[in-house]
Amino acid sequence: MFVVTSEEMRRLDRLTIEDIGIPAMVLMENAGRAIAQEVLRVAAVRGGGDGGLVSAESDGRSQGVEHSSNAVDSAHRRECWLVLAGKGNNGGDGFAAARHLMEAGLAVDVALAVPAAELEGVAAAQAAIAARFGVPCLDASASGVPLRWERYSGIVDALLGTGAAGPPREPYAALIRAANASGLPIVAADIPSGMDADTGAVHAACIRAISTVALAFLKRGLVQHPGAEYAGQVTVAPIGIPTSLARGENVPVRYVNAQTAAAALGIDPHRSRAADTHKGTYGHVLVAAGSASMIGAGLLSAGAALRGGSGLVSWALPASLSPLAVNRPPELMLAPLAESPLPSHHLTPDQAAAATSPPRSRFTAAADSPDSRSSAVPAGWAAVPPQALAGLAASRSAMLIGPGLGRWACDTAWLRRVWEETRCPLVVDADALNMAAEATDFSAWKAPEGRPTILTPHPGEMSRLLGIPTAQIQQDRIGTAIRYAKEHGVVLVLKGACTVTALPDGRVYINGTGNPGMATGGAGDVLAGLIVSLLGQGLPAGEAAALGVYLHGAAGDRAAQLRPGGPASLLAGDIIAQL
Ligand SMILES: NC(=O)C1=CN([C@@H]2O[C@H](COP(=O)(O)OP(=O)(O)OC[C@H]3O[C@@H](n4cnc5c(N)ncnc54)[C@H](OP(=O)(O)O)[C@@H]3O)[C@@H](O)[C@H]2O)[C@@H](O)CC1
Ligand SMILES: Nc1ncnc2c1ncn2[C@@H]1O[C@H](COP(=O)(O)OP(=O)(O)O)[C@@H](O)[C@H]1O
Ligand SMILES: [K+]
Repeated sequence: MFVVTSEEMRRLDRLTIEDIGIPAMVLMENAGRAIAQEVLRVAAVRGGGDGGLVSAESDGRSQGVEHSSNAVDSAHRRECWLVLAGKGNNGGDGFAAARHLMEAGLAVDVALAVPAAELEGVAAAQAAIAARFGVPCLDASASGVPLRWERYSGIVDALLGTGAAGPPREPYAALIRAANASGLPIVAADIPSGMDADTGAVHAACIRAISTVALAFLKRGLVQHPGAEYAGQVTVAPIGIPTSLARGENVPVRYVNAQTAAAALGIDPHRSRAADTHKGTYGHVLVAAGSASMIGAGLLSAGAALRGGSGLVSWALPASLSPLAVNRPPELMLAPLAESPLPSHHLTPDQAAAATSPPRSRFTAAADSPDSRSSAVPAGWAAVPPQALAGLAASRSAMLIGPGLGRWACDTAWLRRVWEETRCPLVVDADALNMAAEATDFSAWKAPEGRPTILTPHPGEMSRLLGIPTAQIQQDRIGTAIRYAKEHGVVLVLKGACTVTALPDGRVYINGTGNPGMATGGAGDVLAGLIVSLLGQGLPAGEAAALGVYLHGAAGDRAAQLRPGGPASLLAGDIIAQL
């Protein structure tokens, strides 16, 4: 399923109208009908299943603000909806929806945010048709026009769509605030008015809908928070714009959920296996994760890699930590790495010089950790030669580095050596991302030619990588991920609700699975293990990352449903159990 920007939507609209020849009026007619259908669905759910239809004797007309309360009372024993319409084509959709609702037998009023004379083009034509149908139109263009909200059963928000720019002006803002305050269910046309269609950021006045009918395609803002939350339940209504047009125009962003995963990713999400295969068919991955105080991170990552379907999984650990791995799953192999007493000898001369400067990290391992910066005798990861790890990875189908690794002096230079010498596909997560974030010259790190690299930051780690506040990243997650992936030639998985997977070639997958129960320590370690498993099974890096994110969220959803305590009681290990 494609996800478009306002600009892309305008281009697709124009191509459909001008090149294919479907008149704008037809598109708007289809949009209006789809919005009306959603209102009928909402009314049916609220009204106990009769579609909210008024009695056959009713002419479907609302009594308008000017009518007596007695008449109003009788008309409003059943559904009566208010359509808030703006000046543009979103408003035109509203007029078309109002007419379809009246035709279906509901009572309906339109409240227009501009004087009717300001309507233009197809929106004006739809308003004229609605008027001839007898749809009452109230002038709400002057701020403070009293609308009697208590008269209505629900609201259609057709104030602003993809043509909106900046915060809603008056009287739009006042109408939005009053609509929200009314407590009535709101069905939004295309996007909730007040939401940025491209980023999902919301203005101070923004419609809080129970459902949104996205016209033709999802808009980016509908699949990013907070916009996704303001939109409520989103359905996509075909209005005549062909999907092939989006493909032809190379719309780069796709939405991945249970219905769309196979088509969006171009692979079988269930990964059915050919009969004549063996464990060698499914890769041997290396998981470099865990330390004295965070051994669980290694267990979770490696455990997820096993459940992800890898033929073999090896867990790389400093040899001195091997006893901590004694309770690992029996299927998990251990790859102990010898520790050297002279860690700086593992660095190139340049790296050793850089390493003499004090670390800038805010992240120090626990004091009891053998790889703590405060440790006098180098041990743990600090004492593992980076080239030894890279050498071990050479015969593996993919490597994950980072979860629970801890931090130590000169670790950025250590990671650089791993980064530059690891030839197999690489997933970089957690502490390894924080090490990279402290490099002053990260852009100059040279990965071996052609090696796929996947970075899996949560917004905090992304903020460190970019040196900008987390809030700024969250305001435009898709844009941020696209720019980073292109600039650094990596697959970038920006985690969180509606995780964004951006590929270096500009393609993007937005994830539709997962739940807030997954905001629990170790859930990211599970994801990283799952992704490296898929990568090691030979999937292209972008698809391995996006499929991993999708399967991880789906497992989290199943796990949350199974927990008697609900999502809040979810543990990272529960996600592995559902993979
Ligand atoms: N053929 C098609 O294209 C189809 C389009 N479709 C529908 O059209 C929608 C896009 O329509 P659109 O482009 O007319 O823009 P839309 O969002 O209705 O409003 C823009 C108007 O509002 C105004 N305005 C802007 N910012 C504002 C603000 N902050 N605060 C207040 N006012 C503001 C601005 O006016 P002005 O700035 O000139 O006053 C402008 O006139 C799309 O989402 C879909 O629903 C479907 O029917 C399918 C066919
Ligand atoms: N509200 C949410 N909705 C969907 N997924 C979420 C939500 N919160 C967290 N997750 C997912 O859970 C994982 C948490 O990862 P991360 O923050 O790295 O945890 P940790 O570092 O503790 O392992 C990510 O995959 C993230 O996308
Ligand atoms: K709207």
